[in-house]
Amino acid sequence: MLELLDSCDSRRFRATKMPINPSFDTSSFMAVAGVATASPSSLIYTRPSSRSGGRIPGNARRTTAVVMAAENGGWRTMPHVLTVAGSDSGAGAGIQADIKACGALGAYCSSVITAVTAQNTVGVQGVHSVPEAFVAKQLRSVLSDMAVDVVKTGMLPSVGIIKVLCRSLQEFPVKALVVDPVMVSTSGDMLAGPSTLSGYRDELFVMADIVTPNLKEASALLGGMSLRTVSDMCSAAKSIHNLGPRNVLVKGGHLPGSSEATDVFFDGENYHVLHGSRVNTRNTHGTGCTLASCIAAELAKGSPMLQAVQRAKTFVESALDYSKDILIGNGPQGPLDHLFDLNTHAHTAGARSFDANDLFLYAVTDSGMNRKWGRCIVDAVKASIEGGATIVQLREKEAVTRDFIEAANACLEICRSNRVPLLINDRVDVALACDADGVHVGQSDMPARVARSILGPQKIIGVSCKTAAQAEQAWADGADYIGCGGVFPTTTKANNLTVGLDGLKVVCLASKLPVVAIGGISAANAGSVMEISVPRLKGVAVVSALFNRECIVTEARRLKSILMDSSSHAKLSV
Ligand SMILES: Nc1ncnc2c1ncn2[C@@H]1O[C@H](COP(=O)(O)OP(=O)(O)OP(=O)(O)O)[C@@H](O)[C@H]1O
Ligand SMILES: Cc1ncc(CO)c(N)n1
Ligand SMILES: [Mg+2]
Repeated sequence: MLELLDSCDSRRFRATKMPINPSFDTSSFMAVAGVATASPSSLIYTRPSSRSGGRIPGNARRTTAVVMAAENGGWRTMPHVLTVAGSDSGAGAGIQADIKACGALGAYCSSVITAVTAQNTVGVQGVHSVPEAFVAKQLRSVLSDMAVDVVKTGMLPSVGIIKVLCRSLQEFPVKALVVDPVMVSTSGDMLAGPSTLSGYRDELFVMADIVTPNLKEASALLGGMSLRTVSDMCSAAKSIHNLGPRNVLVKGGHLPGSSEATDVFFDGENYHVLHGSRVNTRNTHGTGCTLASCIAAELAKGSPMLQAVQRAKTFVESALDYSKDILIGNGPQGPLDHLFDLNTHAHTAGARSFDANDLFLYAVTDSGMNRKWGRCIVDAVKASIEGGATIVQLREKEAVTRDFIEAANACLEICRSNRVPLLINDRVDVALACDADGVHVGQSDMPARVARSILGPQKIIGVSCKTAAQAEQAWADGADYIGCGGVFPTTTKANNLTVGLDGLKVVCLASKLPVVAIGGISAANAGSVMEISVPRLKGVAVVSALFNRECIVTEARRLKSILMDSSSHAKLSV
């Protein structure tokens, strides 16, 4: 196997590039590896070379695993990014950021370390380069054994290391190369010697599918050209494109006086100005590494380049937004939490079924009202769904436990057949007993964190909140949404403080979770609620406006059409 790979030496990297995301072909892999594919039981390995000391070399061992998996009825590859970068001891940037970012986007990330930095939120206190020969050794270990889809580079401290990488890529071609030409940390410390400029310009860029300089790096690559406007960024992207990479992304995170975070993408023909909202935070350390790693992960998953860049930018913006108030370290530049989604929403592993749009018309039952109109709870729930309710909560304050479970089981049947989630108010035990879709808890009920640990990651948890602090706590506790109110005075709930539309808006703007408005909402005022037009507000919850009316179906339809009118009006006027 080693001899076979050695014979690839003369192949030009570009010429051997494969289209993005071809499915990994076992038969051709096994044929290349010298394995008979017709019958797994008649395996013939390429004779181990003398250099492997008579042991089965890594690729042959991998082939054994492939064949064993094939015999067991199938195997699974993962999108694989190899990051070739420096270690950041503070873990906000460098190798650590790359591994977390790729993991967050569902890609496997192997790592070749080029340098070890002593670094924190204050700055870089020291840099220790890894010897070139040992970088080469790490590259060979990974690339000769694993099917790497995309290589992403970060800190390459010397021109010697750049040359080593180029040679490895010629020997072991990959589907795409993402080059983040890291030169200076945001704290102003040098991470690469000036001679690396020529290494990038003359050797690595021609192999790159995309290079992602920030403003300072773009300027240094172009001999100190001043970059102050988006139009300067476009010129810089074109000049860097002339150095050989297929695509260029000039990052504008540091564009002076900008209220946006604008990047410029150039594919050799068209410019795309990528607008993003600037998040007001100190925690921007490692945004560049994260962006490039996300691009690499998306490419490894099979996205086309522009889509990979856009998804990466969205990820960075969301991570910055979720991490804006995290306090790690005492310096001016903190790290972001790449795993924000995992920490609260575990959506990469075992996706939860919650869709925030389900909060649009949220029906909350009331046994007193059903009694008054002579209806059983099942009929009331059925009618609300027929009229268009998108989620149902059973709020049975007086029911004995056994009756509550029985009613919940019956309602669940209707909800499931209509794909409408059913939540239980307060009673985690009842939710568990009937396997409801989740619970809604108030501030004096079981804490959401405890409910989450009992119900597990898949169930929906909502929390009633009146303040920004309570909304923050609900998010930290792993809730899925918050209910905010009472928006208007209500008789359904005694001693309930009214927060008004202003209070609702404050909570919505502070909340990281989707919000449903509740309290005194009816056909007469639902429009005014949706028209406050804040992105987190996803719908209204109603009790009397549905269940204290003669015809639930008619009322639900009326509410739904009001909500649709007012939310499309609100969207248009944003
Ligand atoms: N405050 C912010 N809000 C939103 N997006 C931002 C912010 N700061 C940077 N970005 C975005 O993050 C990405 C990385 O850009 P930036 O210019 O910060 O890279 P960098 O200087 O290489 O980062 P690093 O500090 O990791 O070296 C870009 O898409 C940029 O627009
Ligand atoms: C190790 C390392 N790589 C990259 C950067 C750029 O943010 C950094 N600060 N540290
Ligand atoms: Mg950078």
